[in-house]
Amino acid sequence: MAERTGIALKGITIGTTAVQTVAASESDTATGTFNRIPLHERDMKVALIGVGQAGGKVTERLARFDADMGFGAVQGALAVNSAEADLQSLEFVDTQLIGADRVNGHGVGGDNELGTEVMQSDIQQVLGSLDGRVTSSAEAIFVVAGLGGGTGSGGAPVLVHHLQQVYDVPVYALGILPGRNEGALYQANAGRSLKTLIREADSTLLVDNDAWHEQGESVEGAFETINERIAKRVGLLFASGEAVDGVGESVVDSSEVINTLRAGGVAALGYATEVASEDSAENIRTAMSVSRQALLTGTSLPDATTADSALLVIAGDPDRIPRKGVERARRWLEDETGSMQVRGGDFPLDSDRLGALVLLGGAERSDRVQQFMNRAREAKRAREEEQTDHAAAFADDRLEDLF
Ligand SMILES: Nc1nc2c(ncn2[C@@H]2O[C@H](COP(=O)(O)OP(=O)(O)OP(=O)(O)O)[C@@H](O)[C@H]2O)c(=O)[nH]1
Repeated sequence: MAERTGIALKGITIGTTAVQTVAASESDTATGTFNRIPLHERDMKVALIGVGQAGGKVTERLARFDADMGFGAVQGALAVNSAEADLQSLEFVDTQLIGADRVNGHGVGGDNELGTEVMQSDIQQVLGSLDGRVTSSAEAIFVVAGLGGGTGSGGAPVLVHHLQQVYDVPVYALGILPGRNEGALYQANAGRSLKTLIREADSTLLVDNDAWHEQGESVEGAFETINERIAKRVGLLFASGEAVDGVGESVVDSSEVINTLRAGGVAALGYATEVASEDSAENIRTAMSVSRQALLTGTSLPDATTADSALLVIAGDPDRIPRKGVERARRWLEDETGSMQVRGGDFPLDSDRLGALVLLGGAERSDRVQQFMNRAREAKRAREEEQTDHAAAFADDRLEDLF
């Protein structure tokens, strides 16, 4: 049974040490000398910007995870919000208040048009706060937001739009979709925000709030669990090139993540781990089973399997990773996604488990995204029916862009 709660990769708590050990023993055999090979060469250096409450909390979690693990992939992290109290509760990231002249630090109360306006008015301050954070070493920028509220939902697409004008590196969104019980305003906001984000961002990685929590948890408890899971999974993806030359040609690097996301549209991320045998030959089925579970049950966007591109990262002790099993899992992923562009690579870690991270690019044709868009359209229609002229509301079943 795969372990999907927590990372449970034993060596993960000693991330850099584990990689150093592997590097030392490899070069020992190769050259007879002890060569310490520089770390953090192939991981993905990123700048993170959280917008709104959920955006700020998830950004903080991600930055903390990356620091605790010693990965060093996160080059800088900023939280932007129109609600001052939300910013004050963050300890690990820099903060920038927006819209103070309009909402006096009290948030936009779920009004995503107002969220768009306040980001637009204060965009120069936000871009100014990024100076020095998006350093020459950042290979990508991630704008993180809950798409159901006001500030994140309305502000994130504007910010992505402006970042695209200023920076050459890809600008991705990490968007959190409201769970199906979250109410019509959240659904309608998220539909509009998503539509605009997909157009503006190089790729939009979606996490459905219904995907990564336990049954029966309170909403607050569920957010904690979901945020922790996002941090670990996305944090591992950033770091997954963190390996060293000499470990093997099969080691994944950041260009593979970027190439997978080049498909644009919607992206999804899945993850699962299982205990593995010390003998790689016995782990062929394990490699298949963690890969299957990462895509089918451990994913950020349930039921999303059709994709333009995919990346399969197998994490674990290099001695336990079965080449044959990895190849088989990669072919399975090709069949399952219908994509001819399935990349693969290892993420060497000192662990008694094997883990699979599956990144999908161009997954917007998946049923889940279509279902969500239908839900958002219905929510929009229901709200309009309540508020305005019925006939006019029925005539329009499309979601408008935010700007
Ligand atoms: N996963 C997760 N989702 C959250 C969290 N907090 C809020 N959300 C979701 O995000 C959406 C609301 O967005 P918020 O970030 O709270 O709102 P905001 O962008 O700050 O906007 P305003 O409060 O309207 O100014 C809803 O769909 C919530 O379910 C969180 O900590 N984790």
